Amino acid sequence: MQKKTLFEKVWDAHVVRPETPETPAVIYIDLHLVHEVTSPQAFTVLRERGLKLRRTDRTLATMDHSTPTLPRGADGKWPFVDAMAAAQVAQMEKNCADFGVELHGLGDDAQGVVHVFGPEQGATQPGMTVVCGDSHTATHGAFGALAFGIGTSEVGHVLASQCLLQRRPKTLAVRVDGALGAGLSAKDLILAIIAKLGMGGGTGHVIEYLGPAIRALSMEGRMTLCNMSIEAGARAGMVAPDDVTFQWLAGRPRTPKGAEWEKAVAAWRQLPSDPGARYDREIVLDASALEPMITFGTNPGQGIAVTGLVPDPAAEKDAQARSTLEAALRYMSLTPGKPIAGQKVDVVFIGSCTNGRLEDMREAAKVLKGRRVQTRTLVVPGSHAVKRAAEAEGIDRIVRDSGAEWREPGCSMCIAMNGDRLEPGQYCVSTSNRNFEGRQGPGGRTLLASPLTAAAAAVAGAVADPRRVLEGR
Ligand SMILES: CC(C)[C@H](C(=O)O)[C@@H](O)C(=O)O
Ligand code: SF4
Repeated sequence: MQKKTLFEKVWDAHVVRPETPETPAVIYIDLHLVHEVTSPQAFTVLRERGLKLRRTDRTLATMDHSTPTLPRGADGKWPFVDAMAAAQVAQMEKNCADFGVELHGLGDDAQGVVHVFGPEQGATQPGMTVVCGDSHTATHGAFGALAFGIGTSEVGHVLASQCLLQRRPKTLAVRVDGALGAGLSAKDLILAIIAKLGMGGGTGHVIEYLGPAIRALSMEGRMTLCNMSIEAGARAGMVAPDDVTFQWLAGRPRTPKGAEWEKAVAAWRQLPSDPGARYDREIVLDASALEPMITFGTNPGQGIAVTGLVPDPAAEKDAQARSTLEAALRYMSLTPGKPIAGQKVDVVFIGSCTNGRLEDMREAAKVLKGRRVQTRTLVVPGSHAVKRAAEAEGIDRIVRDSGAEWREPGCSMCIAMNGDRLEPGQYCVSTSNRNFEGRQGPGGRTLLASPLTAAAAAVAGAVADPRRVLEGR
């Protein structure tokens, strides 16, 4: 029998019509997640063409990008940043009501960043195809699902037909041996992987993460890892499901129950790649050799160890790479050859679909406990479920006692669409996934890092090695 990878098993099970040289494959979609930014035009097209939503039971919506992270006012009104944000949210409510989509919007106790929300509802399950009009849909691959970000016109296709046109991607195995050291997490690992692959290194591929360092990760860690696959240019990222996955999913609102659950788990156990299955490409890393990572530049591939030096363009032989690096350092106003540690920081943001889960809140609290922040610090849980669980552990108190802000769930300062944003020139250590120019507000400068490293920067007022901060050195 042909040996198959995890990707091939999921892909093959969902092909409605195979691709030809002229036409992409038609793929069946098991779960379509919807948010307020990329869906309005798609619903408009449905209305214009008199189309119905094909499968309301496979469509699930929330709101996250334009939602305020400050609580509802005493007058019952939400503190939207502007009329456009308010209109987007109102439109989403109308679209979901008109087309029969289950919406967990503002004020709903399940609302959250779509990639935090989907998994915690148990909507994302192993072996599924998952899409959303959002590039970080890759997150759901942590469950052994094949999860693609799609564009708005494709959102319309899926709403109307529950199918998607796709060319079959290639496969890239990223094997991580060894074990992560103390003070390191999945975020450090993925920043190191992207630094190695480069921003376009995964283009056209679906990455499967494997090896002992991946098996050792929690589901939260696996989601962080898969989330940023797109930042290496990959179509998707996947981790084969195992007992960690099944335990995390058991009992969630949308997972099967009783005998159905047993049946589902038995099927999911067949998903991991067959021994000896072939990938189009393969790279290997040693987790034991890694240090906490931070980005210094304006793309997520420009990462270095927090103990390292800002790279010198003069050392770069390739002219194109040299000018990219020069432009990044100019925007970031960083000096080549200087240690990144000690760089002054104005704002710290802990949250997003990369690092806005309970484990991330716990990591941040580890550093903030009993310390005072020296910068403006926003801690934004990824969903109401995360917020409630963190508050049950007293994390909100630790955050507030440190002088940091404990906010309502949403994308917040990851993308600065809701009013949470940097001032021009400010430096922000952020646990999000993108550091493009102006991403967190025009002129803002983003340094991507883990929750531990971000919290360490908050208490030090500068880029700092979290291991030293935790040890009090
Ligand atoms: C707004 C949305 C389309 C966008 C995405 O696709 O990822 C956003 O979530 C982001 O992180 O940049
Ligand atoms: S948290 Fe950031 S990366 Fe994630 S969906 Fe929102 S804007 Fe995109």
